[in-house]
Amino acid sequence: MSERLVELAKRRGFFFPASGAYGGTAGFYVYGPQGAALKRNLIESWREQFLTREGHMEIDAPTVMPESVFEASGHLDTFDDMIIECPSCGESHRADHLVEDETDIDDAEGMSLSAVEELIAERDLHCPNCGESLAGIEVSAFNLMFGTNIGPGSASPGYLRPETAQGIFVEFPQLKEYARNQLPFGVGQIGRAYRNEISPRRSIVRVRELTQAELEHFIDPETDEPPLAGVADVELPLYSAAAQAEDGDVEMMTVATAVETGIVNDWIAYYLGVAAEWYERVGVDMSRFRYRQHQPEELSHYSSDCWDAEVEVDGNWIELTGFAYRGSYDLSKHDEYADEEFTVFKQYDEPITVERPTVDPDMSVLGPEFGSEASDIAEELQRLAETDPDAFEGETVTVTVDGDDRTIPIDVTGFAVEEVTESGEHITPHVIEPSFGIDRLIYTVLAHAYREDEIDDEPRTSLALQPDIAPTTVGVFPLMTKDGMAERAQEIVERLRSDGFTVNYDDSGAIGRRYRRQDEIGTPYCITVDYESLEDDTVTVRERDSTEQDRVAVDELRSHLRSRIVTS
Ligand SMILES: Nc1ncnc2c1ncn2[C@@H]1O[C@H](COP(=O)(O)OP(=O)(O)OP(=O)(O)O)[C@@H](O)[C@H]1O
Repeated sequence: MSERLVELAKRRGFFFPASGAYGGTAGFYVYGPQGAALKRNLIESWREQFLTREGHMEIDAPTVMPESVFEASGHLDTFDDMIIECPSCGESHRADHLVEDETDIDDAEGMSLSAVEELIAERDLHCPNCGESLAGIEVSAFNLMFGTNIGPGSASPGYLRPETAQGIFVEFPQLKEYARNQLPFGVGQIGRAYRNEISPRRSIVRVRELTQAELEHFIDPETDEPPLAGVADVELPLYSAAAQAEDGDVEMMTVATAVETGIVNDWIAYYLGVAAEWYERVGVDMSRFRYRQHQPEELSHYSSDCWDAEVEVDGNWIELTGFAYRGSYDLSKHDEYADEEFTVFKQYDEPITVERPTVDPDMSVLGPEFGSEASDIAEELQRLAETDPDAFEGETVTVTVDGDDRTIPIDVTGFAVEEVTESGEHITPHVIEPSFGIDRLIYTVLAHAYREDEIDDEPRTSLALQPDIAPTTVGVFPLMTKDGMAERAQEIVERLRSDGFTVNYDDSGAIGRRYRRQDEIGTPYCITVDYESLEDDTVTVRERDSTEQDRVAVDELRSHLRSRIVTS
């Protein structure tokens, strides 16, 4: 089906490879008029569901960021895929995908480079392009970020962001001000991200320039709880890590049960519930949908729970969204690398009195053996006294100055205990991240809506898209262009457009052909103006999937269509 879908997508203006006039560049696609409208509708629906209804903020940050950001985030060191290059034809392949495609191993991504290299040799896997054996060929790490220089020269390296999330984390010190320093709060961002994929494939499923919609929900893990009541009864198709390990099946479970049994983190479960309802509403076939938990070896070291929304298309499971509990990892890293504070001040209900070690700022107490370092050591000791008072409980205390550990006997530090009143503490929020890929969602919605059937003994192809997601909502046709029918149809077009409908006017070819054209772009309703319309001001309204026709007064078209199109 996917070839026919890709052919239809190109012919009808959903999507097609970019820069075709210059031979094309793999991994870059253009959304044509229908695709751009479909994408806009899906994004709008996401924004409404995950930001507006949840009361979260939205930002729009740059797509180019300096190297320091990606040093802190870890992308520079670890945002790698495994690459193997064919010595004969020179084609590069993603080594883990090669193993997954050619063996019964489902997840090679979590394996080490050497393990994948060994497997390729052991199973004598061949180049999918030219057939040459890849046994003994090195598998190495390839960083997926697109690099650039900011300004002339090479003094300021930068990167195209590989995900929208960093734009949110980096701006946390400012964003927390907008949230008045109160947890929990969420910030979303919808926009382009760039990944120099080794082998882009399956049209818009794996591209090098993609669109993501990401939400970072910042919480206090000790006190904040998700609003589970609203989604408690939502059924989740869960494919747990345990079920995967035992060759088990997907298990249907409500959000409430999933939380009770502890199979899913409660915050993740909340978003799995919200997303399951939303996916169904935008047209994902939920009988071909599951939530797959990451296996322990797949989890990033900082992530305690992670589930992917996956859909089946043409017998393959595709990852649509990642839902991750990221702990305090991202903010802690930026706190460590950047100059600002990535913490939130948490006010206690009542101020508390605590004993705090303090360090005499008079350097002389450190003694002459500490020489010119004395003031740096005293400063570090004071900082430690504020952040980790327990460090002063032994006979010595260790601080790091200029990269060297200095062990100082407590009795020379001028150490004293003071009683202080504290009204709160600085905490690093934890993060729950639902990360949606919009391109894969577009592909899925189209693939799950794709139908081939017969109407009046003629084959027809249609897209059973949800009415409020379809790029065009109404097609308007005059039966013939004569006797005032075209003019009447044009009047109806104008009226519907001013009512906010996306309308396509078509007066060329037989009516049956015009219906087929609209069916192929998923237009849910078509209106025909005929001779009767000129007499009694009624038109036929034909529904796409059933092809049933109603006779409706022109004055009632707006309410007739609205009641059928607005599903949420
Ligand atoms: N190259 C790509 N093309 C299209 N969409 C993508 C691509 N990479 C990621 N996405 C989308 O962004 C979402 C979040 O990104 P994430 O980093 O979790 O993906 P990922 O686990 O790296 O994906 P994969 O394992 O398929 O490469 C994915 O669920 C997917 O929908």
